[in-house]
Amino acid sequence: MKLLSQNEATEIDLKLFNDYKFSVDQLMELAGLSCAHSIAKCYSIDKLKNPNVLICVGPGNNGGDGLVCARHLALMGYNPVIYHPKQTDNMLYKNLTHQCLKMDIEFVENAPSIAEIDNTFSLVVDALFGFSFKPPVRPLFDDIMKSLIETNTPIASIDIPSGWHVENGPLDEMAINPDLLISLTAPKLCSKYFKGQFHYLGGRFIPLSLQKEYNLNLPDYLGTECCVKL
Ligand SMILES: NC(=O)C1=CN([C@@H]2O[C@H](COP(=O)(O)OP(=O)(O)OC[C@H]3O[C@@H](n4cnc5c(N)ncnc54)[C@H](O)[C@@H]3O)[C@@H](O)[C@H]2O)[C@@H](O)CC1
Ligand SMILES: [K+]
Repeated sequence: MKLLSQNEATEIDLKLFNDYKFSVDQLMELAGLSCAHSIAKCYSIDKLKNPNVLICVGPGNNGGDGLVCARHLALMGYNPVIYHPKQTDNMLYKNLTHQCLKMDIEFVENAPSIAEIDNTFSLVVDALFGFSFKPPVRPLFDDIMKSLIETNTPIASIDIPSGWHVENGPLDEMAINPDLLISLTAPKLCSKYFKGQFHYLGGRFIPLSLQKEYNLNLPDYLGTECCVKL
């Protein structure tokens, strides 16, 4: 399977929107849904110590995937709690946030400490940064990044382990080490450094012509599944 560079990921993204005329919220819904399904397959709710899942939401579309994922996890019986430090006036994010609030999903204001994460949550969803991330991490995210680096709670990263270089992977030993990576569309180059237990592919929305144009060579999704184990 092809591993995408940062430029290729951006190009495919732009083609989906400009040439194929998909809207952001259409693809985000499918991306976030496939993340929730991947999580449910790896961390079945009856095997967790509790259903509490911390969702760390960043300022871009990776964060949007996290908000959608939270909503679907709630529908599956998990108890998502959202930390979203940089909220904007963008209508898409306002609506995604509103949907979560109307579903009684809790938002926390401060970055949970390592102890808070380990005592309260069974899983952390890392939806901070995706394929547009350019290091180094800005100060607003220092506290949560530090907690994610040091926590013992398993982390499920959406698309890119946050803080990793999209192509070169973890930048030093102070990098997060997710247990599950859900690559969206196609895995990025950094996924070859992933050492966790589970690697899934989600975002089953790439038209065949675009798959061929970029030689994506994607694995077969089984039947109606929206994610596939790699
Ligand atoms: N075409 C696709 O493949 C799709 C991609 N989606 C998601 O969209 C993501 C890409 O979204 P975006 O391009 O909006 O970007 P990201 O979500 O990767 O991040 C960009 C945001 O992070 C900020 N940022 C960048 N570097 C930073 C740093 N060092 N410190 C702090 N903040 C930083 C930027 O200012 C921007 O607000 C993908 O990884 C994936 O999760 C899905 O929503 C739907 C479809
Ligand atoms: K991420």
